[in-house]
Amino acid sequence: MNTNVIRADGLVKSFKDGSGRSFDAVAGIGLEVGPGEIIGLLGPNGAGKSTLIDMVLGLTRPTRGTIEVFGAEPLRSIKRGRIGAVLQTGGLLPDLTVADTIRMIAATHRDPLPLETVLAQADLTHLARRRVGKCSGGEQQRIRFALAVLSNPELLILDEPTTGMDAGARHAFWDAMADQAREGRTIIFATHYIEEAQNFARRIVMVGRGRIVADGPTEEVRERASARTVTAVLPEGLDAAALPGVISVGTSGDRTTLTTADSDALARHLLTETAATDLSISTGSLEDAFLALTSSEPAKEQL
Ligand SMILES: Nc1ncnc2c1ncn2[C@@H]1O[C@H](COP(=O)(O)OP(=O)(O)OP(=O)(O)O)[C@@H](O)[C@H]1O
Repeated sequence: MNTNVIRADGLVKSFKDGSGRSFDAVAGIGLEVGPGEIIGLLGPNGAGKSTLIDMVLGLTRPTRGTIEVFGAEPLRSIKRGRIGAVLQTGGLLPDLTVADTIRMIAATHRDPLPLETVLAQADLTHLARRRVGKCSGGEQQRIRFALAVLSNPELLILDEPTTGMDAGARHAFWDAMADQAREGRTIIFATHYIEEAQNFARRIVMVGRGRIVADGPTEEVRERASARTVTAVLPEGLDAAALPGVISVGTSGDRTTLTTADSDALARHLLTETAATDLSISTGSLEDAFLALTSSEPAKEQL
């Protein structure tokens, strides 16, 4: 029996760029997501996160490859109310009240949750009678979130859900999401805020240029990638980029920072074969890992 919530295989989505040339916004993604997983989808602007999410939601069809959600075509699972989504854009009618907005969309669902439950889950009870147009950006995001949970979905997909929220609102939002997770929902969220992924996701899927560059438990991704940063003072004239296994090179003052797939081998080489000094192997942050993994094309092949 297929117990995957999502199963994507060889997924490709091509678009035409400004000059009419075809390029792959999603360039061959394979992904399996099990029930109850909380996944942070990380990647720089244009990495392909939204395109991937659109395919999971059946909003766009893959150019190649297959995608199933709950063992069926995405649209079938959507129609059954098994998927809820908070997207970056999404029309809200400014003249309706918050409660009327939720009632209106509830009428399109076969078996929606009660209004009070949804208002409470999105922390909107006190705003029920306010017009949507008078709500702040963060409050409007919570309305979108309320609409996403109306059908009591097993899978929640959120594309940069906290955009436009201040720190306090973001905190409250993630508290609400933690409640959702405790109910056993599978949650996938795309974010630019690495801290959010680190705090809330149990698994990180990092996307760079349409491909998955890292995928694993949050701590593992952080450790695996951050252990690869070697910093040293290099002798003049040494071509850092040509050192064995180097993925990317950065400099700060007289120190050179090297990212590599094998920090031990690189450190050994620097100490035995070159006149490098002051060498350190850092235990960096998820942000370091993110930058190292998404900034360099060869990184994909080395993972
Ligand atoms: N309908 C489209 N037609 C042409 N190009 C597109 C289309 N949709 C997306 N793209 C391009 O595909 C690439 C991936 O875009 P996508 O929105 O999936 O990235 P993203 O990782 O979600 O970025 P962001 O973090 O900025 O939202 C970008 O270069 C984007 O310009």
